[in-house]
Amino acid sequence: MAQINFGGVVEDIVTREEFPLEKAREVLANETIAVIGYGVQGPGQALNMKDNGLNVIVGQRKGKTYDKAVADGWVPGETLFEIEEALEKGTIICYLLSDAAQIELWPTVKKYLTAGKSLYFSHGFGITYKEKTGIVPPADVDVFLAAPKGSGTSLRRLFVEGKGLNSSFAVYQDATGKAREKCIAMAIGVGSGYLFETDFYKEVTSDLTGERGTLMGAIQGIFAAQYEVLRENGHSPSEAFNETVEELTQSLMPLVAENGMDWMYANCSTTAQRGALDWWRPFKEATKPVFAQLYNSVKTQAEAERSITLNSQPDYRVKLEAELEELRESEMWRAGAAVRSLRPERN
Ligand SMILES: NC(=O)C1=CN([C@@H]2O[C@H](COP(=O)(O)OP(=O)(O)OC[C@H]3O[C@@H](n4cnc5c(N)ncnc54)[C@H](O)[C@@H]3O)[C@@H](O)[C@H]2O)C=CC1
Ligand SMILES: CC(=O)[C@](C)(O)C(=O)O
Ligand SMILES: [Mg+2]
Ligand SMILES: [Mg+2]
Repeated sequence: MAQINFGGVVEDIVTREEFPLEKAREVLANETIAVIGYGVQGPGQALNMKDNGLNVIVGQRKGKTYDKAVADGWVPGETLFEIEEALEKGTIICYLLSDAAQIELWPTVKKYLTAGKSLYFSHGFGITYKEKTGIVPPADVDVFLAAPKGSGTSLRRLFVEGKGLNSSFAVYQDATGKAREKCIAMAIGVGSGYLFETDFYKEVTSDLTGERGTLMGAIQGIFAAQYEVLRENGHSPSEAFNETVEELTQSLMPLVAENGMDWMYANCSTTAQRGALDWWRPFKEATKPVFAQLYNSVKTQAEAERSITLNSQPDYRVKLEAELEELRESEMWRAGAAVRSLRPERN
């Protein structure tokens, strides 16, 4: 482990230097890694592990995503199977169904978790909320997680570009004495950059907060609020969208990603810097109570309850799609579609 100072707090982290891919290959040499589910994380992790020289098979029920797996190069009967067949063949079971579907399939998965096998997650959800999910692994299997901090789509894209998303890792149950080593090897194998350690509770709590907060929920909320104020004051959709979203994603966020907030500020006008330095605190004060409310809703398991209840309904996909469509069809995002189509590189 490398000791890295994160803003004054020293943490142990694992880099690819200390745990190179060759070591991951050694640790996993005798394992058959069965990726169960081929939604968003499934393809990213399975393809990265395959390209990293690991022994990977995919288990997916027949349908559209099964066809996608075939199109991605998985071979039926050789590296692509029905879920139960993959569960039987796999020694490390990567449980990458949606969190709600994991509850439904658990009795089936459990049957195949014989002594010495490993159960791998990319989220602390199923285990942390075991009273709600019923996911209680047998005592003689290793249970661990590696959670890439980003979409499976980005995990694959960055890997192909020779880059990597960071991931957290955690061991919940070490039956063989090798769980930690296997966990880190898997986290490296799926194409992670550096790794930081956590536990299942902290992973799910921070993850649910982040995605409901700045990563997804809050960002849409703050975009919508500014866009509406601009429109209510007579600005055109293209002007409102450009000043709210397009400039952020195309120009300013890449600068933040590259070198931090002060660097982005420093590359804007002194007029902009003056205003931003004055206004960030009022925005923080206004939103902090909402973040506190959100964290509490995660902590009391209200978020988990809601997610399980709604995502377990038979028509949840249809309802989700309707809500996504509502976003897509809002004036702001329709304006966005027009703005994107005008990017010079799209011509
Ligand atoms: N989406 C992402 O990029 C991220 C997901 N995660 C975690 O990774 C895990 C997998 O999530 P996603 O890839 O988003 O899953 P997903 O929602 O894309 O679904 C994965 C697969 O589950 C299958 N499935 C759904 N219901 C089923 C059922 N009843 N029986 C059999 N198969 C069924 C679907 O065919 C699909 O292939 C979750 O624990 C999630 O929290 C973690 C980090 C990011
Ligand atoms: C992409 C990711 O890490 C999320 C937002 O937590 C998720 O998809 O659950
Ligand atoms: Mg998440
Ligand atoms: Mg996440």
